[in-house]
Amino acid sequence: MLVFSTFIRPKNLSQKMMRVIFSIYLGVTCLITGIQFLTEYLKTQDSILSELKQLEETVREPISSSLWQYNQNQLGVLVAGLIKMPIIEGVDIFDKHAQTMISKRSFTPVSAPTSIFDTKADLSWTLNDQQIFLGSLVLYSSSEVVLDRVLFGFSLIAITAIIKLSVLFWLFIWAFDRYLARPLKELMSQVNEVQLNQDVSKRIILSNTDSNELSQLQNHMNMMLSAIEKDQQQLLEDEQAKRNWLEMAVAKRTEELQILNEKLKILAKNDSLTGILNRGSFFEAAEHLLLLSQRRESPASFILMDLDNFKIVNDTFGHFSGDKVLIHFTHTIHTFLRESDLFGRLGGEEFGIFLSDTGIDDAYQLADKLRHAISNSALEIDGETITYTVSIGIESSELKNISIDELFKSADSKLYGAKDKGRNYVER
Ligand SMILES: Nc1nc2c(ncn2[C@@H]2O[C@H](COP(=O)(O)OP(=O)(O)OP(=O)(O)O)[C@@H](O)[C@H]2O)c(=O)[nH]1
Repeated sequence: MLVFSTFIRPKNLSQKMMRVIFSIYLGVTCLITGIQFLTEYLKTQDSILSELKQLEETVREPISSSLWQYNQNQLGVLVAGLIKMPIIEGVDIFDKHAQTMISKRSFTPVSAPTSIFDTKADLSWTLNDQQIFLGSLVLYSSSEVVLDRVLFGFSLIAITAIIKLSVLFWLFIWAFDRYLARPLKELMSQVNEVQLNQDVSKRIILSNTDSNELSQLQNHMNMMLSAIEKDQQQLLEDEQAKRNWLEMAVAKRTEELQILNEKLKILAKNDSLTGILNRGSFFEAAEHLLLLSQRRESPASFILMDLDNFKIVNDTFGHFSGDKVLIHFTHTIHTFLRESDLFGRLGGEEFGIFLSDTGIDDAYQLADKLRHAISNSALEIDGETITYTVSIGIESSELKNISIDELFKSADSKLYGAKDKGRNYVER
């Protein structure tokens, strides 16, 4: 049933091909069988005609004799015998004037056969070597008689054709399934698998390894998959190369930005001329250190320094030389400071030092050392020797809960005191 429904409604190409080929074969078989049947029919009709002729030959003599002798009984018996013969469907006897003398049929008008054929023979009597024409005898036979004869032969032809057709039908199905439908199904399912998994590294492998169009198709598809895989690989490599380049570019730019950032931070925190902390960052850090010292209950000291008569230095040697003096001053001071000491430029020629864990005495000692070092130093600029001095004011937090601003203000007033005392002086 499944085979027949497949035949009527084919689902795939192989089933369609099977239907076309089978239909052609069925048509050709029917045509050949039809021709065979027609030939057989005509042959049988000829043979019946010749049998009728032989019969005519046989019965002509007794019928002629009966006619000559006007022996109606014998004539009737002869006609009755003839009509009973299987190949005879009718007998007509005409007199010499073509008038019907006897007309017998083995069928009724209702059951008349489709086609009737006949043989005709003259009836005569020989008297004194003279032929005397008595009438004619017509014997009829029909298509039904022929069909009765050919039926057996035709049945054989039909049965043979049906057997051949059935065997070939199943052979077609088997062959198409084995050589086309199954490999195509296998091919389709493997292509589907590749498509579903998006895996072009897979290859199509058919279980039937015969070299044919399907194996060529398999090879072509595998070549196509290899090309796609190569392209994909190339794309991935290109993508990876681009990503690497991008990452490197981003990393380089990030590094540049970090360096720039660091520079900006330094610029924001440090004085551009001397490189030491500027006023803002100095006070920020100093405030923090002061709080830490107070938490530890440890003293901290603020040393405020202002170069003496710096205006004169500028006016005498020029602003550029004044800058050199400021740089020289910071370098000289630096040599006396510890890593933990804060040093910053608070204004034009005003500088501050914040000393953690340092009481007023130690701060004073250091400040005086600084004053002394500056007053004893000299710098050469364009063949000119420049000497300068610094006045210093000191204030210490000791154990008082003092703020950085108060500490600075106090140191500042001490500085004014030092200036008042003639400069190049440390006031505590
Ligand atoms: N070369 C140079 N000079 C500066 C800079 N900042 C401030 N000055 C100068 O420092 C001088 C400070 O002068 P004043 O405030 O009168 O103080 P002074 O001359 O040092 O006198 P006293 O402080 O009273 O001893 C001014 O002439 C400013 O122009 C700087 O960065 N470079």
